[in-house]
Amino acid sequence: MIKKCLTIAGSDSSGGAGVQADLKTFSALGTYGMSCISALTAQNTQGVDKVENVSQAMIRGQLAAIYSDIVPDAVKTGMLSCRETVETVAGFLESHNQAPLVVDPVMVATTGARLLDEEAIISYKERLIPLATLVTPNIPEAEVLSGMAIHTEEDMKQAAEKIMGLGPKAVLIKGGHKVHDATDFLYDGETFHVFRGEKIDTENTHGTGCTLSSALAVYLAQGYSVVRAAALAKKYLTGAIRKAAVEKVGHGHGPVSHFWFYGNDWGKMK
Ligand SMILES: Nc1ncnc2c1ncn2[C@@H]1O[C@H](COP(=O)(O)OP(=O)(O)O)[C@@H](O)[C@H]1O
Ligand SMILES: Cc1ncc(COP(=O)(O)OP(=O)(O)O)c(N)n1
Repeated sequence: MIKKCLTIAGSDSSGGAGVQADLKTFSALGTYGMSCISALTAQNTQGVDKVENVSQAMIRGQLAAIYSDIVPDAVKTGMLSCRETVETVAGFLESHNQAPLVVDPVMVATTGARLLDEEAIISYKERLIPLATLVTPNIPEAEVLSGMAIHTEEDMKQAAEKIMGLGPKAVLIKGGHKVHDATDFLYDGETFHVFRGEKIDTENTHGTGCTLSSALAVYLAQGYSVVRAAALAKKYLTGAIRKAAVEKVGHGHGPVSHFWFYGNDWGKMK
């Protein structure tokens, strides 16, 4: 039976990040995608112009409508925008969700715009991250969550240990903000798993974090372990960045391209 994945995230009007990137990833990887939209953004590849939060009643309404009919096999959260929304989503998932949960603690867009209020961080730490199967901060987000500066791979590991203290089952610190490579570190409380990645020379990286966390949700829905899901999701994302490097959309940070995967031999990805 087809696997069903849910994204709880913000809308990106230009289609490169947020709910739009998540649904493209779910489809490209052969799952049925559903969405609960937490905020609207007016943005493009050059920046974010406006953000409008969706009401808490509407967020609860979307989640209730989904769960009363279609039970997700995996869930991911992306931009949640404000403290109330983090609390609403955590409260709903606590009582309704039994599927693997990927928490991408989106705080700031590549273009520099804030996508999360400062006061929401405490709710992430106390309410949402403890529910996560996997939390996927980039380096600046890992610095906020761990309370330490990250300069080296050793720092990434130490920060992962501190974030594990918040209660998730595993932490993946993404290395896309490093200058020389794009190596990610996964810590499951026992072992550090290193996913080495070459840094592809392109400015077209809009939606990398969203795409990675959605691909992780897909592979967890399909029953892979967190470690295997991380390896497969990175492979999918790397293909999407490579394709974006030669297929620019927009005038700024172009979106990653999901088309690279269509027509690929599914079996070869595993
Ligand atoms: N230029 C790049 N080349 C290859 N991989 C990249 C590049 N930029 C980001 N990545 C990868 O994309 C994923 C998202 O990383 P990152 O950019 O750190 O997160 P975010 O999009 O949340 O800021 C990670 O797996 C990272 O290693
Ligand atoms: C609506 C919305 N959600 C998330 C982001 C950030 O996307 P992400 O993939 O984490 O990173 P960049 O695209 O900023 O590299 C967004 N811009 N909009």
